[in-house]
Amino acid sequence: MRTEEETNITNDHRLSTIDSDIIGYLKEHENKDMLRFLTCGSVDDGKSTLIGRMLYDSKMIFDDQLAAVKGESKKYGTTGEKIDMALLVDGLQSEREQGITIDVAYRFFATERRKFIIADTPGHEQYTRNMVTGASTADVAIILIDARKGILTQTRRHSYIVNLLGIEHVIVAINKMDLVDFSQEIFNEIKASYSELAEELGIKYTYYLPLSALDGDNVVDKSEKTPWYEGKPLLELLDTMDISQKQRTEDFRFPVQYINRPNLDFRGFCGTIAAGSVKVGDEITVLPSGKTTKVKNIINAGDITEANREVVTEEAYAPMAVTITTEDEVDISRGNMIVHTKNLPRVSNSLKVMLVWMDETPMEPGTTYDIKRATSVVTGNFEHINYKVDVNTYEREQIGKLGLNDIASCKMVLTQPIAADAYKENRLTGSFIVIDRITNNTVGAGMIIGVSRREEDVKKLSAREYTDAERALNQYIRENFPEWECKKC
Ligand SMILES: Nc1nc2c(ncn2[C@@H]2O[C@H](COP(=O)(O)OP(=O)(O)OP(=O)(O)O)[C@@H](O)[C@H]2O)c(=O)[nH]1
Repeated sequence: MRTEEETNITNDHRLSTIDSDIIGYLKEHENKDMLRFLTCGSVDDGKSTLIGRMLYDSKMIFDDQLAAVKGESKKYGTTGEKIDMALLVDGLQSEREQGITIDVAYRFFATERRKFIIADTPGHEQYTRNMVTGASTADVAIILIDARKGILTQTRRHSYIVNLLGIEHVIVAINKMDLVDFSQEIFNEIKASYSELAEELGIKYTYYLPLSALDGDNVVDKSEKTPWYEGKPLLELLDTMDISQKQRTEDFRFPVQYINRPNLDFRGFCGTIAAGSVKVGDEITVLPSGKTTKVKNIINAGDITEANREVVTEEAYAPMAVTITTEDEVDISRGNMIVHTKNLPRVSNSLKVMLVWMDETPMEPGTTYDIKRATSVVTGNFEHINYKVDVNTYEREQIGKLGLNDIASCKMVLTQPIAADAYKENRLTGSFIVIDRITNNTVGAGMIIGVSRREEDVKKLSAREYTDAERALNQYIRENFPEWECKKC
């Protein structure tokens, strides 16, 4: 049973539009742009408190959640009489008992202008893989620093991962300013040391903020306690920062997800445009085969039925989901990449990659794995570990195998060539996951840095001669198991 006092508080936090007009509420949010951010910091820097504060102040807390947290603040909370904002965020029971964050918790909130998805990632070194997971889709990272402690080893580690994962905007949130009397001097010292770190790593844009997540200083409103701070409060900064990345329309990338063949007259290639744009009539090349044709039709997303197969568009761009038909009958299968003929990516089976190992069983060079990149799955192995990076000191080490949470530069060799965009050019087509072929678990994640072998070697690989027995087997599979989409050899 809730007390009257609790009900009064919670009613303030009801989203009145959700109650009265759910369709209106959804419409209102539909057209807002989306910003994904990640919070990282060392143990107890205040990540969960900060996120809880943002959710609370943007009224994204439902009344039952708030009532529960109010009760639990007394039981588990660390904030005395105040509501423990961290309990709004730390959803897992075991986490409450241990008092640490053990998984990536995704949260949603919105302002008038934007929708936000927050990835709350754990700070400990043994959870590097969780942080990598949270960072892989984020546009912005908030790195929390406890004002009393300054930059720690963990700050260096988090900054390295954030930068490795291609996050260009880093907000350095110097938290617990209330515990250092909102000292401008301390703020400036931390800012100066972080600037050196940012320069060392090559982080593109940094923003510095003095905060008290617990009391809400500079979270939503500018704090009177930091008159020397000239920047925006956190929420306003997130609301207004420009995260758009210039996309070159000619870098069209269309990983084919599904071949739609409802009858003999129709053959469409479905997928989500990963980058750039495409027009009807454009000359396209299918990779890795290198076959060329032209775009005949672009059909809008949705189920392709007899009735809507005519709903065509002249041009489509990332991240639209479309079906493309071609002028000629070329062999295109799931996992292929359609690109503009005038702007081809490198195609290779031998790639230089950065690999994050996520499994208890170490990665030993030469072991065969399934490599899933966009819509394609190709077998391959890591032939050689070039070096492991110590994420705390940024030093390089020579090692024979990769353990859990290790990050290393490796040479990856695949059994088939793929169109290889560098991760820094395209996060979607430049990244991959590594799957154990027996357990089917995701055991690693990686980023393509570049092609490590010359193109001639690739041609040799694709022009491999097959024996009669191999050809017969290939034909048998194509005739009897069409659902396997086996290619003709
Ligand atoms: N004085 C003060 N205390 C704070 C502030 N922010 C957080 N705290 C307190 O610091 C402690 C840790 O906060 P959390 O939000 O749980 O920290 P976290 O970074 O999520 O920690 P983990 O979940 O262990 O990774 C709690 O007792 C908070 O109440 C702040 O701005 N000022």
